[in-house]
Amino acid sequence: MTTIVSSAQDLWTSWTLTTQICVGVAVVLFSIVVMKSSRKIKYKLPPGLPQLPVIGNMLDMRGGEMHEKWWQIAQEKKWPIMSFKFSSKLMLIVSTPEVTKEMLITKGNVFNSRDKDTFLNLALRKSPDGKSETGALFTPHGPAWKVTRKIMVAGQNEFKKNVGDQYIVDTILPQLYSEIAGETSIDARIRVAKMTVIRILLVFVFGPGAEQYADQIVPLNDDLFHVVDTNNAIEFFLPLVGRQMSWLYYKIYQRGLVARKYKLYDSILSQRGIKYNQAKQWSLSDMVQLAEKNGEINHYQALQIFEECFFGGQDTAGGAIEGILKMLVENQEVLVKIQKEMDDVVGVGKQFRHTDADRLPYFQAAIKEGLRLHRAIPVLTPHVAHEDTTLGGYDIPKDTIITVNLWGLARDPASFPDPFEVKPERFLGKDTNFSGNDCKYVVFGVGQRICPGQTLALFMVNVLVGSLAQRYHFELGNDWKHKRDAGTFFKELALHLKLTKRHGFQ
Ligand code: HEM
Repeated sequence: MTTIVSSAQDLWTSWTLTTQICVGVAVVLFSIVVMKSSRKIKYKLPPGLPQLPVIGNMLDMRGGEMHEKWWQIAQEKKWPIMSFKFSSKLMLIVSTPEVTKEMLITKGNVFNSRDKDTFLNLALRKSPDGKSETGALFTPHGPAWKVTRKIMVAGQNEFKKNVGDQYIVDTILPQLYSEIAGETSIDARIRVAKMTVIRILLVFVFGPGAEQYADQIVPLNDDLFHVVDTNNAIEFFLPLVGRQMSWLYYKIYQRGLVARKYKLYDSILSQRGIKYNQAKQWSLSDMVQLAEKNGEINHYQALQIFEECFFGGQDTAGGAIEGILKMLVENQEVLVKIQKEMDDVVGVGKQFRHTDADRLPYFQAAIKEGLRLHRAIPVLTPHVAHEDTTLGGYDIPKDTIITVNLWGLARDPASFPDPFEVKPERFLGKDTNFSGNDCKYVVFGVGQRICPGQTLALFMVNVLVGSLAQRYHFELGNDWKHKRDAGTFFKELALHLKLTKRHGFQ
């Protein structure tokens, strides 16, 4: 009996102990759930389409370019800002000028940072030894970002003043003309958008004569864009293996491509030598080396400034130039009007110079229309807020990734009536500038992160489009077909053109 009672007591004691443990665990779990859900309801996030487990909104992207789908959804639902989930990754997309202005100007001090975690951001902002921040493009807000931007921006005005126009007209353009002289149909992407743009960037970065390295830079850049494209896809579509793959790519990128590019930049520098204060031989590398000597930046930062000029400048400016040439060949009346204006103002057979653009209002309007329709970057490089904030009446948690649909803003009928039609006249007599303070016409971004390459980019677009339009009559090349192609920047098949020299040009 005693045994039975004591076993019963044991049983009771052990049962209560088990119950106590279970109840304890349940209370802890319940508190976690309550804490989590209270954390969730704390934020009133922007609206979005229903999300499926694991894949989020990925099915909503079927059947079109991502920025086109986003624009369609924003228009249908009338959402100035919306949530979108790539698998587990939340992204907010802004689609009106008003909210863009709030984000980039009114709250520009808050939304001025970048996501730290993506492959691209890791690979492009860290020194190969992983110890310091290097560039501007993907670098979060901080001293490294500030100093890099400052040097890049200052460099461009110096370039235009000291080397730009003269050397491009005397050396770079004749090189292009002689290369295409014997060709019946030219590949505008290779000849103009890549090779000529990189030659100009090389002259900007390392000075006159450096254009000879274009053959080496272009394939390295192409490899880099390929790595970036693949990795973006992996990160968005396979989030579970994304981080490991990113790490792998990071190693390949850092050990392979970056090492080769940095080695090339060092070798160009050593061949060129340092020529301070020699206006004719001016190059960005002089400013960069001076900053390094003064201790403002380290050597990795110096190399990364060069890298970002080629990475940030090649396919953006090249894509815009190729797009505008395509607009001209498909809208011959615009091309003819540009040519007439140039003949009248610059003179038949007299080389157009970028300073002439001030006297060519129709040409300027056509360039603006071209950049409206053919920007190479359809959405703003993603920003993050570095503290909890609000936007458009919604809560934005710290570090949430947020972008602006620039492609959509450029096709907003409220800002641009008949947005899909090519009408340079819409810009005539209007003071539409590229800083876009009303955030309706945004090509280079707005506010603190605005593209530091804007001056150089507009210089290249004006000089290359203006010189080709003045000199040649364009037709579509025989082997060019409208067809989609993969790629971060160039989504269409490379443009092929048949160029016939106009009367009066050698
Ligand atoms: C037509 C040509 C170009 C277009 C349309 C363009 C557009 C843009 C845009 C939209 C941004 C993002 C702004 C933001 O995040 O708020 C940007 C950033 C940037 N661009 Fe450009 N860009 C062009 C050419 C260039 C060139 C030629 C260079 C270098 C020489 C360059 C270097 C950069 C850099 C370093 C950033 C990052 C700035 C930062 O995060 O602070 N870009 N660009």
